[in-house]
Amino acid sequence: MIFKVLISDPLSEEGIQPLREADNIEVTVETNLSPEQLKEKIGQFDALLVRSQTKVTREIISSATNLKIIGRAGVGVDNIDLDAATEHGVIVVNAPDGNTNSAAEHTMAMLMSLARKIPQAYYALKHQKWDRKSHVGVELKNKTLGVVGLGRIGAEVAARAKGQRMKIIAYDPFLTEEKAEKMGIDYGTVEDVLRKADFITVHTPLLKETKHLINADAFKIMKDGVQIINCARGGIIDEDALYDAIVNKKVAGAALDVFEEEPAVNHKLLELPEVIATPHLGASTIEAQENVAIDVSDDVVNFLTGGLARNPVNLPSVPKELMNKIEPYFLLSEKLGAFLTRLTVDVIEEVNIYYSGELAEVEVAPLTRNTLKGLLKRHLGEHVNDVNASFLADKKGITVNEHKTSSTKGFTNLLTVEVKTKKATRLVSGTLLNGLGARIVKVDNYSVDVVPEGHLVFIRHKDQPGAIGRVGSLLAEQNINIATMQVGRSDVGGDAIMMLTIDKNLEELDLEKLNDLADIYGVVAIDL
Ligand SMILES: NC(=O)c1ccc[n+]([C@@H]2O[C@H](COP(=O)([O-])OP(=O)(O)OC[C@H]3O[C@@H](n4cnc5c(N)ncnc54)[C@H](O)[C@@H]3O)[C@@H](O)[C@H]2O)c1
Ligand SMILES: O=C(O)[C@H](O)COP(=O)(O)O
Repeated sequence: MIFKVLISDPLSEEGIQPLREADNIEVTVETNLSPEQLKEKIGQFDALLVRSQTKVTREIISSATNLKIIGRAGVGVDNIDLDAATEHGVIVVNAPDGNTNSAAEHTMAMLMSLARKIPQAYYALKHQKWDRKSHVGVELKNKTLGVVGLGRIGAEVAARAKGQRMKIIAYDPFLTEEKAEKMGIDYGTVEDVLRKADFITVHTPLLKETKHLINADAFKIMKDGVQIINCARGGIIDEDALYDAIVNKKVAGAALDVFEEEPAVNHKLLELPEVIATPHLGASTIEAQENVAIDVSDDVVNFLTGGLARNPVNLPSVPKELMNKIEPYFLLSEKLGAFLTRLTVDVIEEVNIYYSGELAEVEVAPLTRNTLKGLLKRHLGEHVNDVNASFLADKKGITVNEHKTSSTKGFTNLLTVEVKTKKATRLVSGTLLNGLGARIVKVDNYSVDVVPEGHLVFIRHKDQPGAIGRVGSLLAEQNINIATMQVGRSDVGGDAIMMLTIDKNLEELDLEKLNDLADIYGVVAIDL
């Protein structure tokens, strides 16, 4: 059988040699296809290789009747509809490590160019202006670099900036004080980073939680004259807010490699002399392009010829017999993980998963991975899946333990997830009730009976007359209907919880007002 591979973005010719050399693979390179052209062609191909330019939408994937694998020669998979790929049984692989160095070096180049106004000075000189006065820069030495997102690239940038004798302060949901100390950097909340930094560089993926992470409110708390770098993804910084902050002289300069809409030509930010920019060049080096193309080509060859892919971004693969037994628990396990991650404010160090009753009789590794997927997705994004969840947990320094117990507390099956951080241990249990579906039956020490879906509001409060009524009245004032309500308490007058499901979207809920009510200790809104 001959497998047909389409390469629709420019990839390194040296890098795609594994594909060219494979006997049963036929390679077609056609870049700059319009979405319509790609949609028309894709049906003939078994594999598609892209960079960030080709948008692999649901529509394209739906037309790809033979497609088995999509290879992303790079890190970000936000140009690929992962849900659609998974739904259509198409595995997506990426090349997470191959361009780390190039992206980090590009960030440093942007940082130094920004500090010394090199692009502006170059532009003036090219236009016959010997202008030294307008291009006075600042030194990096002893300045503070704020790093938001200390993953592969963020960590490399931090290490290099230390070489420039900068002080580093970083925030990442997986960064602990100990890790920061080992790296010789300071650890802080996002607010700490924004308040203290002279230069701020972002290195997170673009997720629901990181979209416009740097917005008008964030600019307000920064130092006057702060400078901003984005070599990660357009959209992490709110471009309108950045424009205003530069015009109002709050921000002295910005270096942008990425934009919310690309290609970004005629962009208003590019009209400002304080902004320097490159057209998404972070990974554009000969070395990185060769690395990432080799990595995805190898994975595509392996996968098409019956082997395993090394860098899958989505791939559910469980033997059918086991699948039949554990499939009903898949959704429950992910939702328990997703629920618990919202209750956990500091860095997760340990996860214990207890399988009881009929669950103690089967191989539970896929459920563990699924639980971890629910736990990690909030911070690591949609590319966390059953295949890479354990690996990612391990990489983030989280110890994961599976326990099988006979204690079912009266249920035929019970799945309990416990998360430990330096400061707290949180726990949630769930079960599948015959004919009734999934239920959350315990949160910390409180017994509850909640369907794990929809818009949930978890409230910790003092067991006092009136506490529940005040919550009800406030929601009524906001025209929010309570669909279900569960309460639980440790002892009379002690700590208690309320778990509500509401009929409106959680965005419509005024969390601050709820938090401010008398006897309320904390409110968490959770979409399941
Ligand atoms: N400009 C380019 O050409 C180029 C090249 C390579 C990568 N990238 C982009 O750079 C970014 C980082 O890539 P990477 O390889 O380092 O990824 P990574 O997954 O190794 O690191 C991302 C880090 O962001 C952290 N994070 C998630 N949510 C956060 C939040 N709300 N606040 C702070 N940190 C958060 C994660 O915990 C993780 O450690 C990605 O967006 C990637 O697509 C751009
Ligand atoms: O996520 C990535 O790997 C980078 O943004 C690189 O994108 P590119 O392959 O289009 O250069």
